[in-house]
Amino acid sequence: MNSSSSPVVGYAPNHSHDNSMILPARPESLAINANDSALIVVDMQNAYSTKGGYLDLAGFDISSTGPVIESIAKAIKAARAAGVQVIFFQNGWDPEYAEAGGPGSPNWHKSNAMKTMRKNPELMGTLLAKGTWDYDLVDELKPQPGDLVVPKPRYSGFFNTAFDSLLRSRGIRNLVFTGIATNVCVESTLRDGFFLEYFGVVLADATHQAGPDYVQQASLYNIETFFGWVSTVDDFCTTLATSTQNQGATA
Ligand SMILES: NC(=O)N/C=C\C(=O)O
Repeated sequence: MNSSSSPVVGYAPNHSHDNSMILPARPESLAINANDSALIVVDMQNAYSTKGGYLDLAGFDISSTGPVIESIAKAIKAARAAGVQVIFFQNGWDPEYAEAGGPGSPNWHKSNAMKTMRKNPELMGTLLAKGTWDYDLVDELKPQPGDLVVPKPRYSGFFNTAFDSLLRSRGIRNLVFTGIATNVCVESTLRDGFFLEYFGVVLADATHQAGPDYVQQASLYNIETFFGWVSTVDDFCTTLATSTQNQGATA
């Protein structure tokens, strides 16, 4: 990402200058610190990226999620090495789907997982239900000690979860997003974060949309233009690695 002429913004770009790193991003680069940032891994469950999972069964194209998983693994490795908090979201409900809401909930009507199961009753209890393969995080992206896992019952990770408290108690102000789907849970969570004064940046090549390619572009446009910033996995990894080296050199 070319950021040479781009200005720098951030939670406090001048406040903690000594340790701050500059993450190249559009439309501006972001000043971040390892200890006020978190890498957010949104819903990297079999449901969203594996053949035979919910999105696949509901008719969404998940054939190009493999490279996204690899990119997320790279970002996670760089974050852990730099001491950036890694937070996994896991989307879904209890096996009886009480948490999905009944007919009185818009979620019950709009959730394509619920719709798919209503259409195919033999699938009932298998999609996005806690304890199932579909709900599990993919094998390639498993949490390690020190990472946080936040279950969530709706598209936004801020809704009915401990996410905001976990962030605020750790002084985290910058949210670096990866995961699936860019246009649904990633964007919903980034938008809610915006309203709560979090700086949200998406690593575009570590995300994938639910729907046609143009919704990925639309979502990234929305984020870059209205709600946050857009960067890449390479820029994130290089920024963290350079900062870690510099700190080693001055220690
Ligand atoms: N993780 C997501 O973005 N989910 C999108 C759709 C759904 O959960 O039905």
